[in-house]
Amino acid sequence: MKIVLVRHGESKWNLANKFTGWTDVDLSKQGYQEAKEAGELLKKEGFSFDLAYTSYLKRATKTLNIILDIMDLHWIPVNKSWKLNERHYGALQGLNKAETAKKEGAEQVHIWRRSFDTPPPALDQADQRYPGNEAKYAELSEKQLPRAESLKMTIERVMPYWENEIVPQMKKGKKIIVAAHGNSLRALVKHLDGISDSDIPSLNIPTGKPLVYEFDQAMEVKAKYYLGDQEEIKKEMAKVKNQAKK
Ligand SMILES: O=C(O)[C@@H](CO)OP(=O)(O)O
Repeated sequence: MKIVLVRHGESKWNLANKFTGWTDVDLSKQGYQEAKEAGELLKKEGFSFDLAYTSYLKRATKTLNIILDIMDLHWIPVNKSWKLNERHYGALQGLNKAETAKKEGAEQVHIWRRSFDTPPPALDQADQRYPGNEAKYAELSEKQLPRAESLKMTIERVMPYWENEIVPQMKKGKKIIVAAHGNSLRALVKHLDGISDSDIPSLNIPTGKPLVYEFDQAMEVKAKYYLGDQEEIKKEMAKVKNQAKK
């Protein structure tokens, strides 16, 4: 059994170096290009899919659509869920990462970005950025609507979705692609790779690079690899890591 995970292509706020979270920003020009290249690579490597999963955020849904378009797979069912959304970045959403590091200190920003269980400062419910103001989250109860999420809190919504929705389809033999986000995928990769809470801060996922996992029947990971130029992937991971240092 195989699955492909892909983080969306570069977004306009990745480019502007802003904390994004649930803000529904579009892909940048380069982001569209990265999505196209991901589709071409998957096609060249002989991948095919019969089911896709993505979030409610357009940088992920558009990345998926571009990939499916290039692979001539627009017909396959696509399941969207808010549970695959990016980690909610609370009151940091919209702030520049490097400016925030200057103001609050690099260590504090690193904790907010990469610690396992420290959430960023929470949004006020009266804040216009509160997700309860958006039609796309009307199905969520007040308890489910985040005002800020740590990675731990993100794991608490991503992993049940993985176990209850995605894994059963894999076991039925479906060939699946998941287009999601830096931190919702970090939640999943933490689980799949068995990364400890103390080691998770060093994991960074590059934009638009297909990540393949192969499993045996017991859902044990047998192999894991990024498709594409391995040196470039390392550089892209370092770029994500160093965003607050710009
Ligand atoms: O801003 C965000 O929502 C995420 C992903 O772009 O950023 P970070 O890598 O800092 O967690």
